[in-house]
Amino acid sequence: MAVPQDRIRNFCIIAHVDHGKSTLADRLLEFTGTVDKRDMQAQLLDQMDIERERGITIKMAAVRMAYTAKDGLEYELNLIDTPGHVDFTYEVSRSLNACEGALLVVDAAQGVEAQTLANANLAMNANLEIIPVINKIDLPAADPDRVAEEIESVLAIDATEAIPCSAKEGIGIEEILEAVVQKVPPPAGDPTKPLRALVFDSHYDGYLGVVAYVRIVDGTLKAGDKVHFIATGKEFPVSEVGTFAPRMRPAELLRAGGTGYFHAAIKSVTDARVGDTITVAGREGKAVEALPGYRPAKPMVFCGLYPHDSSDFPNLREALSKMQLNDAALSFEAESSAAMGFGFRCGFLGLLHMEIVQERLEREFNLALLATAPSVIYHVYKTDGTMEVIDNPANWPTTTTIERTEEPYVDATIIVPTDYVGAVMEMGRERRGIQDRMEYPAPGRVMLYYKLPLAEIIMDFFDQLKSRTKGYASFDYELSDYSPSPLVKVDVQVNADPVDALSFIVHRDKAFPRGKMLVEKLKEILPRQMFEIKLQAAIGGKIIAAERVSALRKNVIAKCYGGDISRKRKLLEKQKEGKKRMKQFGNVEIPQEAFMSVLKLGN
Ligand SMILES: Nc1nc2c(ncn2[C@@H]2O[C@H](COP(=O)(O)OP(=O)(O)OP(=O)(O)O)[C@@H](O)[C@H]2O)c(=O)[nH]1
Repeated sequence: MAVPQDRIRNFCIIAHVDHGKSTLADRLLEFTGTVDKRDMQAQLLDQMDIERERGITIKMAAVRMAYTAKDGLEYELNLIDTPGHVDFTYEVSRSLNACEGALLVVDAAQGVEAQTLANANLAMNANLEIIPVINKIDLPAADPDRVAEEIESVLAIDATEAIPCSAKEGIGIEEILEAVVQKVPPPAGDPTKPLRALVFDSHYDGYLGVVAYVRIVDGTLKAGDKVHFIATGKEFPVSEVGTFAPRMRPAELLRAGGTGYFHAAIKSVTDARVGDTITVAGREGKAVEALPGYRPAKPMVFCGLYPHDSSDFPNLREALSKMQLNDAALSFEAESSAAMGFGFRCGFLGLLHMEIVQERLEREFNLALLATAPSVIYHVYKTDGTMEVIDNPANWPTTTTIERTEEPYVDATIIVPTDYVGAVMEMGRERRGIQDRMEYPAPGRVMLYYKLPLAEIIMDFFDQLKSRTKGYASFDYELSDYSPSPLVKVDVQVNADPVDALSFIVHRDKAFPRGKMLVEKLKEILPRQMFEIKLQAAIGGKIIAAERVSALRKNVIAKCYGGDISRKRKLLEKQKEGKKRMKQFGNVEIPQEAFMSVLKLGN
């Protein structure tokens, strides 16, 4: 089905969550006959179960469609799916770089939301031809004219030719395909040059190893070629190349301008990094320059994961290793905690990534896990002139050696109806945000720009924002930089023993309220024991908050009706001794809720 290069179109769909990206992709596949309507499993592009359940797109996929346009010619349309969540911004930008155009899908009832803006900006930075699509026009609340105005005023994108569409009812699908053919430029690139291709995604297959998704910029790629990964320096002989149609279909050759996959018995996705450039091994390839913008995925949020049952430790290691085969952004290393035994310190791209990994470990690998409160990466400048990078409260240096501390900040955008501006601003203050500016992009709507500490966002920010704005706020952020911040580590002690897994790092002004709330919460949650439990929060040696869980008093004298008083006293003495011993060796069981309460405390 090889068509000339000028009849190839590489494009993607970008949208805010739930605006209908997957539904539209399904319709395009159906319309072009790429999949049979009967065979169509709902939303084929979202291949993972959890993705489907949560209705979010995490992994990208690429599908080739053959489309005969109204000009009578056959075109090759490559649809590249992009993940929709802020944790995966880097992956979004990689997949955009594999395209020349983007369908910008906006819900006709909801209008432009925070991720519409973020994704449109990424697409503009990648110099893509943007085709606005106003979806869900079948909804009674649809207001396509207002949404078109918003696209123009908020995104500065010409929306006079925005395509009205209902992905659900199949309206506007052909118009969209025609617009892709007419407006998206064909790929540039020279098939006669040495191979240069962008790895824009990959997945791990138990039999084939890593399947790398590539956009060929120059040259060609076929089975038997030896490829060289420029960033990692690794080389592999290619076993097979092909396209997704929508499942993997082997092909003889991938050519400049096209997209597809190859596999080459690569054992881990860390060897075939998203964003890396491949070329041919040997002298010819050495002269090829890497495509710009590569960086390895860097975990931003960390937490300790511990098996509930300590004998599951090796199983957890195996499960994490297996997941890492498919997820280059996941990091882990063994650690031990006095309170929780052996486990792993794990690093994630963001909160959603963390939740997904935990959920999959529990569901797919049948592991019961305890997770410690998430932490970001702090910079600690010490009095001896050195700087330490800390992602675990356990490694926080002693107070006297610290000169100053810094924490990561993000640039956040919040779009909200005017009625809720007060609620958002209040939250911004509580979360130590610095308001940058405020814009009124359309009647009744406000855009607020904030600088916020990342640590405040991983603490339940989005849920809070949603509940305080009755679900109307949309939110997006990107990492900006590190700023000075007076941070302290708060230790939590149960009967004077520090419970390392409950320690947290926090802004000095919030140490007291959070310490207090935490011990209060612990008091509520901890089951009473035969002995008294003392709960304390402390900075360094200084106690900042304390609570007591009183002992369950076993009524030892109940049986001694009227007996002599000395016997009663003896029994009471014995009970006291018992209590002491319990205290000394006492092992208080702390339920998972207690750990989660640290996270959920809010502010
Ligand atoms: N009424 C109506 N509903 C639609 C239309 N298109 C999509 N939907 C619904 O909107 C919801 C979200 O659609 P999806 O296609 O899953 O949205 P998405 O943008 O892919 O969401 P993510 O995968 O989370 O990014 C689903 O319940 C769809 O059935 C449409 O044209 N009209």
